[in-house]
This record gives sequence, C-alpha cells and structure tokens, in this order.
Amino acid sequence: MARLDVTETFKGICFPGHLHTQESLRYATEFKFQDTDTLIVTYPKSGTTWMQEIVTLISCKGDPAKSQMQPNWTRAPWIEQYYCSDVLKAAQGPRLLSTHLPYKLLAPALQRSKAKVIYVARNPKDVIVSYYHFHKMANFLKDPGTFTEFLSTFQEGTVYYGSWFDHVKEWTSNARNIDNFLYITYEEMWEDLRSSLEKVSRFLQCPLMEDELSSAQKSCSFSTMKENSMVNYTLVPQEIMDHSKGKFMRKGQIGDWVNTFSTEQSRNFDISYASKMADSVLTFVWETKKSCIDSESLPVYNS
Ligand SMILES: Nc1ncnc2c1ncn2[C@@H]1O[C@H](COP(=O)(O)OS(=O)(=O)O)[C@@H](OP(=O)(O)O)[C@H]1O
Repeated sequence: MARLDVTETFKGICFPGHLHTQESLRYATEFKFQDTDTLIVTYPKSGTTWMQEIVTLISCKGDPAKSQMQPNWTRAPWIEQYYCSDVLKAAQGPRLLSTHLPYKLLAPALQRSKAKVIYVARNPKDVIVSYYHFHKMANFLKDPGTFTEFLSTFQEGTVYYGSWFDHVKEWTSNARNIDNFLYITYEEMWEDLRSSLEKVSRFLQCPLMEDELSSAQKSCSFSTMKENSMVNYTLVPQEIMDHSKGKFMRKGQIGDWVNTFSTEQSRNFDISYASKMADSVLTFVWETKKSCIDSESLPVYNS
C-alpha cells in the first residue's frame, strides 16, 4: 500500500505519509466498531498517550506490569494508521482504540455502535507549542519553519489532521449523537489526576480499589511515563523520531505556552479563537474543571 505523499490529502485534510495510506484512512471511515470498544479521540498533542495509559491501567486494575507489556501504538492503535487492521486481527477482549480523525469522517461508522468515546481536549496554545516541537523531532513530519510560520499554518487549519477549531467544535457539539461520550481536558487531568482516574473508571464501569487507584496514579504520572519505553517512543528508530532533537515526553505542563508565544501572537490568537469559535455552543474554559459553560464569554487560558 502506497503511503500518502507530502501533497496528498484525504477528504481535504493532510496526514503524515509515514503512517497513513488512502486505504488506511478509508478503513477508518468504514470502521466496524463493536459495542465493547473504547475509542480515545484527540486532536494531536492533547493528551492521547496519557489517556491510552490511563485506560490501560484502569482495565488492568492499576497493575504496571500489565500496562508495560506492549507499546501504546499496539495497545491502543490509531484506527486510521496503516498497521491497525493487522494489530486488531490479534486483539482479544474489549478493544482500546485511538483516533485523531475529525468527527465528520467517523460519524457514520461510530453511530452504528454503542462504543464508548473519550474525548480529550487541551488548551490550544499548549497544543500548538507541543505540536511545533513534535514537528522538529519527528522526522516523518515536514519542517514546521519558524514558530510564527507554524502558528499561522495552525490557525489556517492546514496542519496535519486539519483544523483544531473544527475538531473540538464538531466532536463536542455532536456528543449527544454518541451513546457513551466522556469529555475531559488535559488540564483537568493535570490538576487532579486521581479524580480524573476515578471519573474515567466510572465512565468505563470499571471501579478501582484505593490501592489500585494509587498504583495507577503513580504509573501514569509524567515522571513515570517519561521513563517508560512503552509510552515514551524511545523504541522508535532515531530516523523516525530523533530524541536528540527533543523528547516526546517533553514538558508535560499546563500554561507553558507563555514561554513561546509573544504578547502579540497571544493577542492575535485570542482574536482568531473568538471568531472561529463564535458559532460554537460551547466555550472551553481550560483553567477550571468545568468542561464547558455558556457561549458568552471569551476562553480563559492558563497563564
Ligand atoms: N502523564 C503525563 N502528564 C502530563 N503530560 C503528559 C503525560 N503524558 C504525555 N504528556 C504530554 O502530552 C503531550 C503529547 O500529546 P499526545 O500524546 O496527544 O501526542 S500525539 O498526538 O499522540 O503525538 C506532550 O506534551 P508536551 O510536553 O507539552 O509536548 C507530553 O509531554
């Protein structure tokens, strides 16, 4: 199967050619979800790997040995990536799946099942900074140029996987069309990991005992995951991800965008955010545990 070339798109969106083919993207849009599936949905750099680890640890009752048996990309494969169908042939029991695809590409397939969906969102300014650094260390992504250039491409929505604005708006505003939908933010997980683990375990109907919860919390902390080769991508060859240029588990912070954005870039982004999100029924408040409030006020970012 031919990998996508640099200029090739699928339904108007570009994807990293190293991981995608036209067939793999079609496979995802026609995916046969099972009612027992759990699907983690994220825009890139929003906490995908973290949630993959959290769900794995919840399903193995906090046992770190079990969660360290396989790398995250086979434990919770991205359904749009070319190797997914092979990985799933060997899958046993309820499946944990991941996707960065926008809602409109997955809706028909998803609505035919009662699969559980966990949507993780993150402050877009932190997403942009994380995404920018990822482009610099992942050799299979095109050169992002300067931060100013990348910021402008991100705002135009011509980055890999398309517009962040459309992704968040479409998934959250269509949540009611999905039977089992959990919305959670990176910031919420960061501020209170234990409560977030409890929230996800309740959603998965897989309650944890106190000691299991403590063990899971330790294993999915940033410091533990940074050293865990099953999630930190150090198993990936250097020609694909060059860890001498930057780490996949980079900073794991909230509000760190202030160290990269200039005051003017931040102000311009706020204006662009306000106009692009104006038609959303939701306002995303990143600094509180509330996932959404009324649509009147501007977003509040962590600073
Ligand atoms: N446990 C934990 N705690 C806090 N932060 C964490 C954790 N695990 C992953 N991360 C951070 O998540 C960022 C990577 O996001 P994704 O996993 O969504 O990336 S990807 O889309 O799968 O490439 C990336 O963020 P940045 O550090 O800001 O670059 C990771 O460091």
